[in-house]
Amino acid sequence: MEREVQRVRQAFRSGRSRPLRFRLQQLEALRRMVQEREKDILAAIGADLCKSEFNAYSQEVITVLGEIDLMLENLPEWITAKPVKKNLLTMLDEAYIQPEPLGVVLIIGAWNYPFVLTIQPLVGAIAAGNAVIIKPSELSENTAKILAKLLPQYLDQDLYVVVNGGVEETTELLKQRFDHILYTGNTAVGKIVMEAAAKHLTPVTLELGGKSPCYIDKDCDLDIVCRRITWGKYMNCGQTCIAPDYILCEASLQNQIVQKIKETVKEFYGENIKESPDYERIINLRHFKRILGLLEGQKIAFGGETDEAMRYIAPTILTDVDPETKVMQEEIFGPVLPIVPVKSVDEAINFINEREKPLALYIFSHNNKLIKRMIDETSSGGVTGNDVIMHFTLNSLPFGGVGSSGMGAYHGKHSFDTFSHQRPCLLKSLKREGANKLRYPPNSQSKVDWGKFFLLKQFNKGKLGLLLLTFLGIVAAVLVKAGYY
Ligand SMILES: NC(=O)C1=CN([C@@H]2O[C@H](COP(=O)(O)OP(=O)(O)OC[C@H]3O[C@@H](n4cnc5c(N)ncnc54)[C@H](O)[C@@H]3O)[C@@H](O)[C@H]2O)C=CC1
Ligand SMILES: CCCCCCCCCC(=O)O
Repeated sequence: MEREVQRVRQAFRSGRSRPLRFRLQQLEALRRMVQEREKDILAAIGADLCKSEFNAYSQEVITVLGEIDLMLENLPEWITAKPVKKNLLTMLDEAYIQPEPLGVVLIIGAWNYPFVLTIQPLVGAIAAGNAVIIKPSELSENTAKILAKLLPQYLDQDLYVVVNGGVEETTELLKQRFDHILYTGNTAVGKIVMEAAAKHLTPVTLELGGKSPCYIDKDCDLDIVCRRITWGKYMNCGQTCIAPDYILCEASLQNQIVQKIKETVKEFYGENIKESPDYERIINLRHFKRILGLLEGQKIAFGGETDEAMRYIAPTILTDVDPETKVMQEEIFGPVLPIVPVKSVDEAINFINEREKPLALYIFSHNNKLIKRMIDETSSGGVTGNDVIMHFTLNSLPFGGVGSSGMGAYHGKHSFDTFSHQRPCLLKSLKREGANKLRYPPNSQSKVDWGKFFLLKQFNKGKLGLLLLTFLGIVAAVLVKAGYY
């Protein structure tokens, strides 16, 4: 592993990942890979999660293609140095921020959307000029294999390297020194990643999970609310990190919600859900059994059917759920939707605030003020009002968690920033040494007064002050230029 990382670092040191032209070429090659090998990619995702081609394309491939297009369009502008405001001491100098690549980035992907969660960060890392080691999840083994096969056929083979394997390989990888690690997965492993990164002072972006609450206000149009929730909860068989994990609403709404979700499930997946090409399966037996364990002792208001041989769990709703039970203690990551009754919006806000900060928060209400109030009085990685999941799809919004749901963010320009160092540059002239007397010893009251004037803008009060400051600035600049001071 050490040699592998060394090889990638050598390639980074060659400098070839840095020029704009090279980055654009690699991104175009990646786009070509997705387009030319679309069938293979969709088949791999399908084999891992029993997902239809349509779903694999719309849930994963579209996002990747959109991200590449966004980079290709904006990269020339993003990589240029951005001049910054100057003060009186630096007014004749050049001051700007120059984004620079971090170096060798490690991307550790998760299995639930095995293509997009691995390739979308890769797009950002390439755009920012880095070399990358990609570690797909071993649980989605078909996608892991196809990535290891295809990426070297399209991308620079020394700069962008896929390492496949399980916990042992990831543990070995994490011993190596990286310049940034982006990890997607569960919170427990997130802590392992951060601990390993700390040994090298490597910065991390942790895309973790959590229990994302979904509050439904009374007087909502429940037909629409339940349609949107059904889509986001049962998509990918509930194995979505930003799926609504549970519902908070007044007890009186429960039966209607169950009824309407039941109708929508029938509309979406037909009478025989098992036969629906749009309904996926649980990734493996361990997760299947874990989810079944969450149902113990619960009141199943809808669903609950399972088939171990197929790792099938039907869309399920639990009502009157006690917050102290297991299903409310851990992220569900499956097609089980508990409803926890609350008496008021205040109680819902308290409920959310008493728990770990979630990755997403969903609020359904006609009342925009209530939505804004909930946003103000809670915290979560992201929010969608009157819908679910959709904030993920808007790449102008940073995607990431807060608190135990993660740290840092990516998507679009935010990915570029995550994988770049914003390097502050101040370019001075070797002339005008007179002005520097101000900061050289011996110090004096008059130097301090001039320092206050130059740096604290003490005269910058109101229009008159501004005028005076401008005037004095011009005088100072002339004096400096003439070498009088
Ligand atoms: N915030 C986000 O964007 C997302 C978060 N998630 C979260 O991920 C979780 C599900 O994924 P997991 O089952 O964790 O995926 P996983 O089991 O595929 O693990 C993720 C990665 O961690 C590595 N890994 C696993 N155990 C390790 C260990 N002991 N030491 C070092 N590396 C290890 C794996 O090789 C894999 O590449 C959920 O909590 C979900 O909410 C999932 C998708 C997106
Ligand atoms: C148009 C819908 C696209 C939905 C894609 C959702 C991917 C979420 C990945 C995750 O965070 O687990």
